Amino acid sequence: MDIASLNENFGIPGVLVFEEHGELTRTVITTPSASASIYLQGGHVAEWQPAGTAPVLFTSGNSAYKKGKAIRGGIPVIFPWFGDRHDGQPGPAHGFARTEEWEFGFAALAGDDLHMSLLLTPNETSRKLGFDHFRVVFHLVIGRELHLKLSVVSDAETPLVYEEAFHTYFAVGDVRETSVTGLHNVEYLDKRDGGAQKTQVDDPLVLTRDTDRVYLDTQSTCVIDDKGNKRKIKVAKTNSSTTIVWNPWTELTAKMADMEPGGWEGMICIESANAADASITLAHGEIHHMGCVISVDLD
Ligand SMILES: O=P(O)(O)OC[C@H]1O[C@H](O)[C@H](O)[C@@H](O)[C@@H]1O
Repeated sequence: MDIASLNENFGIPGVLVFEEHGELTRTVITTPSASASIYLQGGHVAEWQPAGTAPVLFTSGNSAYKKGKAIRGGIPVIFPWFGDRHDGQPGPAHGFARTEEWEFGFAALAGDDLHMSLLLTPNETSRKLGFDHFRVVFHLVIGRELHLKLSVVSDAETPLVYEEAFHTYFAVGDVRETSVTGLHNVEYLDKRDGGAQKTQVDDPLVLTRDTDRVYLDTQSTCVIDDKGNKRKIKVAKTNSSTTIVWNPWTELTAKMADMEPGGWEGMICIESANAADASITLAHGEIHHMGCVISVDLD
């Protein structure tokens, strides 16, 4: 659907407008409680800013807004595998959902909150990768809180096995002065140490170097103490057993064309997921929902 038709069908004057940005189509949302921008490619929330606080999501100033290229920052939706594909088949890192075009479902203003949905169904890319019988619905409520729900339905005759994540990049004043609670005593796979399994001892967690950890069997809420912005960001999740913590720090950042040199200082990824030992298996007709609610308390 072109921009004019999207605006005609789903636009809400003064609240929700579709526009082009780079090669991509996005919807820009302004309500009394928040502003946001969401791209149809990837169903990607790039910005969310509740009224009265700084932007909550980090988006790299060097991000490419190109077809087939994931935006660096915001909330990439990861499906149907996390990281490298591990069933021996070829496929892009973190699956195809973050780089495919999603269909706009609906949008409606309820009070000060904007409710909307996006839909991903099989296409040529997914079929080539062996995924032909699924539907993914992404429900969002954009307001003072950000509510995310990813619902996956299987239409496959054989079990649909997948991983999923809200790969959320949080904006922080300085990652070195940021701490995270909610992961104490949780076992994790340390991807910076060949995937060695370890236990989180420090509480709260403060990053001191490049970090890439897959925390296992945890449903806990994480709270990011963003001291630089004098606020606490709460990440509460449902039906999610995995939490990933990631920051590329200096060296890795230097290898990433879509990250500014100092970008790593102002971000931390706390990702709500079902990955590693917690992949989801759906029989024909089954549905699974993963949810996440992000909220901000000013100090
Ligand atoms: O560069 P990307 O494909 O977006 O991935 C960025 C990062 O995502 C996750 O946090 C993974 O655990 C990391 O291993 C990966 O480097």
